Amino acid sequence: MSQTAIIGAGVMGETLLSGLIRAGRPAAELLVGEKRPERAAELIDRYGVRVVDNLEAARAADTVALVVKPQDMGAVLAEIAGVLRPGQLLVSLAAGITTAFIEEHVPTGVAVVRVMPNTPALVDAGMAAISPGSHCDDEHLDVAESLLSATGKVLRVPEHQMDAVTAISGSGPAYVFYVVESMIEAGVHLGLPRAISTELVVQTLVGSGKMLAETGTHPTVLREQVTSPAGTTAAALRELEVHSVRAAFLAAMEAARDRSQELAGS
Ligand SMILES: NC(=O)C1=CN([C@@H]2O[C@H](COP(=O)(O)OP(=O)(O)OC[C@H]3O[C@@H](n4cnc5c(N)ncnc54)[C@H](O)[C@@H]3O)[C@@H](O)[C@H]2O)C=CC1
Ligand SMILES: O=C(O)[C@@H]1CCC=N1
Repeated sequence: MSQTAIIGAGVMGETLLSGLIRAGRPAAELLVGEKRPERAAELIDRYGVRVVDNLEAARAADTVALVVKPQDMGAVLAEIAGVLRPGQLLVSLAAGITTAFIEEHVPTGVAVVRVMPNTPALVDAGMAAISPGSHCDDEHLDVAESLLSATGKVLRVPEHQMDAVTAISGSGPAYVFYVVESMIEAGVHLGLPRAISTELVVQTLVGSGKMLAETGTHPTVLREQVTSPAGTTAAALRELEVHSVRAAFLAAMEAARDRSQELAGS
């Protein structure tokens, strides 16, 4: 029986865990390391998984997913390094943390894959990017890919692109939810009941996302199809340009990329 351990079962750890269970992975093949007892109890209750200490999880599993905050990664690696063995696979989902950092803290020959997932994995619509470390063969990369493909799409990218990926798809759902919140509030300002405004915005987002994914048409073309000459959309888009929304997105994502780079040193 091939065991997978998840160390750190907060938002993203639970997303990975629940995805594997939905995909048919027996709970008996999964181990969780989680330091908050009340959170551990919740996961045992919800998924019937075994929650054990990090050392036992790291010792027993062939694949260990590290899903703690970047700032906690050094401590977790120091704790488990002594029981890790060459050939074992560590899959890190932490923003900013490089494969080189992890490799420095574990025995030589332990394979490391860096992953940047996102929360839509909770509804099997995730977008994850993966990059191999230096002791990682194709088989390790396939194992990491199969962990993530249980809950959505997976792309393989060179590690130097990971901070940009983090800024775009890792943090991306938050920007989309922010836009949704802003549009709902605008609808309320325009006099719509909140429930109506919410339904209008959410379905508009779902429909637009579906058009992008299913037609493969460039977003510029899709936007132009909505924009009648001297019409309502043109009036709205002019305001977005006046308020530099495009420049704001660029600055925001540069800030996220820079923060990911800073976290590498945590
Ligand atoms: N939340 C998100 O949308 C995304 C998060 N990530 C990455 O996933 C990682 C986790 O993020 P979240 O789940 O949002 O954080 P979180 O704070 O919800 O979860 C972290 C969990 O790790 C546990 N933990 C901390 N130290 C531990 C230790 N020594 N042993 C065992 N458990 C320990 C905490 O109790 C907590 O439950 C981060 O590195 C983050 O960069 C990556 C992509 C998206
Ligand atoms: O905000 C963060 O640092 C994490 C990484 C990507 C999404 N959430």
